[in-house]
Amino acid sequence: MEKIRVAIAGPRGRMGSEAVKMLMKDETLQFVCGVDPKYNGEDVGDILGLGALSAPFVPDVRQALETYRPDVLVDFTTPHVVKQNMVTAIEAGVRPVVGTTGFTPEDIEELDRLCRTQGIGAIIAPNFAIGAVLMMKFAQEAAKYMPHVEIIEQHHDQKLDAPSGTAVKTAEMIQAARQELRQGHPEEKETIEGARGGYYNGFRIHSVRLPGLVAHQEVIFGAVGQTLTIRHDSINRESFMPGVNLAIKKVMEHTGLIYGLENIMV
Ligand SMILES: NC(=O)C1=CN([C@@H]2O[C@H](COP(=O)(O)OP(=O)(O)OC[C@H]3O[C@@H](n4cnc5c(N)ncnc54)[C@H](O)[C@@H]3O)[C@@H](O)[C@H]2O)C=CC1
Ligand SMILES: O=C(O)C1=N[C@H](C(=O)O)C[C@H](O)C1
Repeated sequence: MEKIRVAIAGPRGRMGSEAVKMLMKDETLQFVCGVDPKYNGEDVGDILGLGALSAPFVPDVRQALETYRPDVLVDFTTPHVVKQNMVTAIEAGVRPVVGTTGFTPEDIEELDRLCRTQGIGAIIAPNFAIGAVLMMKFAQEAAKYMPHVEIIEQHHDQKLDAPSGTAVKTAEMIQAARQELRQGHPEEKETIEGARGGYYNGFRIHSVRLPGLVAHQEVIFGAVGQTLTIRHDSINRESFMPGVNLAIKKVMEHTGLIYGLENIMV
């Protein structure tokens, strides 16, 4: 069986470097190059201290795709560059598997259209950890019966986007299931701006950023005389790798954009 050829955008980052290690452990996947503005031509493995991998750094996505002909581009970069990386990949016939966050619903629609025009697949998963996906699904179920809800997400203090992609996806899933409701006292007033968090279709999302945290989320439901808390913790970045591995394999069989790991979990 032919190996799936994989390029990684952002291989020196917290997630990208973990993804390189995951590819090294899977004999059905071949890491062909890393896209990064630095270290042009040097071996990714050497720079990451993993030993030579015969996979060089390339400074530009288009150049990487044309030269190393990957089947899949894994992207863990930044919200500023990820959409253009995806467009470049899809137009070149390369299937993106994307963990980078910060997409709008309009972006998702546009990228789905582009995938279908090109006849290839793409996956965007705001969270690749199985437990986080279950947390979102359980929260969606709970929202049918307990529509009063707030989301508190907690991340390391180097995170660029707030709220997290996971919190946005959780909010979208809750919104799809719960009855329409604007929560809280109609006359409530913030005496410190932002105290009540971000407003999303009638409920609130709160973002905590602290050193020492990795990726954590609580979804708290309230009803008369009771609360229900659904919580997930990623305590390291290995937690995301089985999901990334699955997505690389699934994207090869699909046409169109899949948004969320829950759509490919069996
Ligand atoms: N879907 C998921 O399960 C997860 C998603 N993430 C998301 O992944 C993204 C990356 O997170 P981290 O690895 O923690 O960030 P990081 O800051 O450690 O890594 C980002 C890397 O991208 C590189 N980069 C920046 N611009 C680039 C460009 N134009 N081309 C190529 N590389 C470029 C940087 O040099 C850096 O090495 C974030 O959006 C984060 O929210 C993070 C954890 C899990
Ligand atoms: O930046 C991170 O670290 C994470 N980003 C993703 C998000 O925004 O939800 C996934 C996970 O929470 C870690």
